[in-house]
Amino acid sequence: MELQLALDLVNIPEAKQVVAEVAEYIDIVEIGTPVVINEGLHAVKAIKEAFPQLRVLADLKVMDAGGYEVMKASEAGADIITILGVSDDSTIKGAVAEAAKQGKQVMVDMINVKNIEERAREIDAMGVDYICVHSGYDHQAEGKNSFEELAAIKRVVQHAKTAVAGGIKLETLPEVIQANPDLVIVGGGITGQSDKKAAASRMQEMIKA
Ligand SMILES: O=C(CO)[C@H](O)[C@H](O)COP(=O)(O)O
Repeated sequence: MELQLALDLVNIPEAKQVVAEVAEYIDIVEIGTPVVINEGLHAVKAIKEAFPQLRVLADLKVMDAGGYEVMKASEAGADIITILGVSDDSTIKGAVAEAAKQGKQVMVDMINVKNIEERAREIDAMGVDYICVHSGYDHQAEGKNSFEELAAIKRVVQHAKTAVAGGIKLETLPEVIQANPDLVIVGGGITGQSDKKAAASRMQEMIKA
């Protein structure tokens, strides 16, 4: 099981500062959608250059033109790029083909997918690298999480790695670990703590135990 740090509410200098604090405890650093919107793919490039030992995920949440978007993010240094599960099959297949060409990986974000088991089965067959269940900020505000969805995709996914994101904190981490995803994605559960290093270290300890 691996740990991904999601950076959403920072600019590039702040992102570098947070990653420097917790780099030894994380496997992947995510440049979150708000950061890409505010800073562009320069943020991906800056973090990859500063921390070449970490895999960098560009959370583009691509909905169209999968091949083109994967190509641009790859050029910026992203190792993994996110595509939405609700997008057309051709978008996901285009992303997978371009990622293979570039030696990169595709994560499909299942945010707002209704028929989660059926869609996860279809997407798994398209050769994606990760399938991620995700309660976004708006769902989190309604008190939702994706823990049941994680169990649902675990039942049907045979090839891709499974991931879970959305409001995971130290207190809820044991429940997540019990469901045994390949990747746990944490944003505010680390970045919102006054001692980020201690939070990341404790989470890594629990995940690797
Ligand atoms: O993609 C995102 C929001 O759309 C976030 O990166 C993801 O939800 C993880 O952050 P947090 O742990 O703070 O929910």
